Amino acid sequence: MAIEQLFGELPLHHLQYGISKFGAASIVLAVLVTATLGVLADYAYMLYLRSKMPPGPLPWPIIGNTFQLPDNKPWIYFEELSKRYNTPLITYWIGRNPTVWINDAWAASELLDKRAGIYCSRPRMLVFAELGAGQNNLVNMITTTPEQRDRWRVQRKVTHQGVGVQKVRDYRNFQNDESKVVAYDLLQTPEEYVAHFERYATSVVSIIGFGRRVSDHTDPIISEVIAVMHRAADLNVPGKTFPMLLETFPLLAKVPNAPWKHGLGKRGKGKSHRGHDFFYSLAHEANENPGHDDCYSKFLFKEAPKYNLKPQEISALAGNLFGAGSDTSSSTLITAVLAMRAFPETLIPAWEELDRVVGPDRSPSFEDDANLPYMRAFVKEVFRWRSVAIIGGQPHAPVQDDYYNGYLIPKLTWVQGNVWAIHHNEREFPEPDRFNPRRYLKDDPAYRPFPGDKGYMTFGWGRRVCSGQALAEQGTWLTVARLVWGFKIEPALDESGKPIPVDIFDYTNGLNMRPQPFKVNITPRSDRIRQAIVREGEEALANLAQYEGETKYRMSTFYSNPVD
Ligand code: HEM
Repeated sequence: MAIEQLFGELPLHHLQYGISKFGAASIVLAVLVTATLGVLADYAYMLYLRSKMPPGPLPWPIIGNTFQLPDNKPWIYFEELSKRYNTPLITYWIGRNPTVWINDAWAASELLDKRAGIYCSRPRMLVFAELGAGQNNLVNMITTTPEQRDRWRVQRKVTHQGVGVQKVRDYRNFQNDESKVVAYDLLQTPEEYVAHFERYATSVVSIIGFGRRVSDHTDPIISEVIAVMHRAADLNVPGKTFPMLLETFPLLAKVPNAPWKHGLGKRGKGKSHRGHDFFYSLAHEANENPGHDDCYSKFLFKEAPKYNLKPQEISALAGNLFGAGSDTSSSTLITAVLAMRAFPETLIPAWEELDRVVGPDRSPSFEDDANLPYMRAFVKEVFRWRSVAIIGGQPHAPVQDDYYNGYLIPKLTWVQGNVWAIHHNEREFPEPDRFNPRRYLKDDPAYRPFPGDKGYMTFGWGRRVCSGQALAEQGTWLTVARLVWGFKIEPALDESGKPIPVDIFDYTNGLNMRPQPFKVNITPRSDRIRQAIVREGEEALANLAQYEGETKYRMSTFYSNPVD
């Protein structure tokens, strides 16, 4: 920060005066000596901090460990480091910035859940937050001062009023209907299962937020929002290429119109973030539309005076439904299909249970949950096996210096929960890459203790735990249970009739990960089941007709302008 200020505030006329008085060579020498001393002092401080913090590889001056990062999936590398140093917490330097990676469930629970009051902030995130939606978005909010904390509480409260545990019960009917439409669509175009899941997830949050369903998977809101979310998801994975390299060299972010800033949301001083304009327009449009008085956009505009909500906050609160809720939920469903294809033996007990409790003439509903313990375990295992938010979303940061096992974690350090490592620990999850729902059944030999009552850390921790968790768990249970009940998931065949293999490690590289495209054969389990899916699908479409509608806004209109 000090260096940035120095460069930002160095007036040119001082330099000209210096050159005329002392000569250019002396000035260059003085600058070099000062810079070297500055770097040495800074490095000495880095090494001093390092001696107090959890172990990790030796950082270089200025660049830290940035260039030791692997090109892909750094969470696997951090898991290896944690094993190498035999410690749950490791320190890894991104430039001059130490980041603490938690690789163990018990340490994560101790710090992020039990000490939630300390680890409730986000750190300074240059690329994702400062060059993105900034402090108007709950996801990014730093909470070190009482004022910041009050504002964050307001946003959290307003979010809970939209998607909190109590509220999402009201959404069960249309969520269930949209899930029935997924099964119906799968009968017709099973090869487009990814598109059906994306439509479903986007439609559910669109009804909640804007009172408008997304009926067609070619609706640009799906492709556009999900593409932007994939791009955003790349912006929080530590990296040694731009734009993430800006976290190592924050000074470069000050260069106006620099090519390395292209594609980021922020549009220069005094201008708004492009996502802001889009989501605000959508929310405003929904507020003006007649009907659906209970949609979240109308709630936001109504409550705006009470909570003093700025337009940017309304935009972020409405936009988070799409941003946080569409890609994550659909990616989880794609993972479920991969698990079902790769581990078909896990479907047999599920079918036995579903046939006994539900039968072929209707699909499972929420009321069946208590009678389907294996199905519940199955969905938990989907959340654990390949958790979509593989590094636990955005980093947490302590609001004061803290200690763990004698190691210092300085105030506002990036603290990232490595969900990959946590869910991959043999101690809690024997044979972790095996999809095995039985590990969630208490009397099974594969069952192991795990902190908390859920058995997974897929939705984060403490005061920053995912605001949409109840909605996501409810929808995932419904849709996965319906998929398992209704369909056989079998290998797709190539032209010569041979089964096409799938790779359970072939995932994307973002903060939110999903399987790379794979082929699979999805067919109804029986004709009676097929008939039930058709009947329920048509009923669901009739129920959902009330949410049909158009928006005049396209995200591409807001994002096609060059970054300025
Ligand atoms: C399978 C689906 C989802 C997964 C796996 C997921 C996961 C996460 C994770 C790991 C975090 C960070 C938690 C932390 O920092 O400790 C998070 C934050 C958040 N999620 Fe989700 N999420 C999902 C769906 C949703 C949905 C449907 C919504 C809203 C409709 C939502 C809204 C949010 C918000 C607003 C935050 C920021 C909370 C804060 O910083 O205070 N998420 N989510």
